[in-house]
Amino acid sequence: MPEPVLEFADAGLSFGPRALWSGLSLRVEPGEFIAVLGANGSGKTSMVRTILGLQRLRSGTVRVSGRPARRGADAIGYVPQQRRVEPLTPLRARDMVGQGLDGHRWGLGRPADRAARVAAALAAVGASEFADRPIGLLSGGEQQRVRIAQSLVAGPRLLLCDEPLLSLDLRSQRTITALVDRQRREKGTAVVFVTHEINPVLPYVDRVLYLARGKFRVGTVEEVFTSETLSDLYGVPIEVVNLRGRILVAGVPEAEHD
Ligand SMILES: Nc1ncnc2c1ncn2[C@@H]1O[C@H](COP(=O)(O)OP(=O)(O)OP(=O)(O)O)[C@@H](O)[C@H]1O
Repeated sequence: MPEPVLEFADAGLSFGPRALWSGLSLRVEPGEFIAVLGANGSGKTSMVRTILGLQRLRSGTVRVSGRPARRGADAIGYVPQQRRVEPLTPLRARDMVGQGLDGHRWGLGRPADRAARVAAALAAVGASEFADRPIGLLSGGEQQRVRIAQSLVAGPRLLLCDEPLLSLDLRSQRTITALVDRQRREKGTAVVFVTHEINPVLPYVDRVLYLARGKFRVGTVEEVFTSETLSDLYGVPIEVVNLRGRILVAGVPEAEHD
């Protein structure tokens, strides 16, 4: 078996007396696409922060490419959860992608190499056309393509995306998910993709990690998205219906404290 790109072993996270989740063991292989779902407050972003070395686990371990998670790891590309960039932000799309090389061994390379890598990353996400426009003047979907280019420019083994589809229209959602899928197929990058909605990623997902009420389930979409499994996780009756290839879920509490 190849070395896992990401590995949680009996991991737990709490804030004060409140346990977000515990007993999490998960191996993510090269090229695997994992979707992370759960209600607001279930600990999805906090999990991403443990992988980035920004948040300590309460118990167990998390390793990236065989090493304990730490800040600034070269192996990780990260698309943070964020809103649109302010219209007056003077940064060009190209500069924003270049920031993805700062702090990496490529960041100190020859300027010509650096420019070539940035141009290649912009081309890979179809953003060359607006590379020299100020980032704040781009549409939400265009900005998100640029963020993906920034996260991929240093050639990570693991791509962490925290709600990258928020406030994007259906067409842009499809573009972004297809780009991420291509990256893992062509480059073997493992993908951990936090999302509120399973449907936009359904064609690509290998496994789902579903967090709720301090518990979790890991499995294929077919294993996790059943009325029985989700009702058990949430402790209330939940109805899951598969309607012409779309998954509809009724009865999920909006947030952990509901
Ligand atoms: N540093 C911290 N100290 C104390 N509590 C925290 C800290 N970070 C997060 N929390 C709490 O942990 C819980 C989980 O937060 P987190 O942002 O991980 O949830 P989430 O699943 O990503 O939610 P959302 O879907 O709303 O983004 C929340 O109740 C949050 O207030």
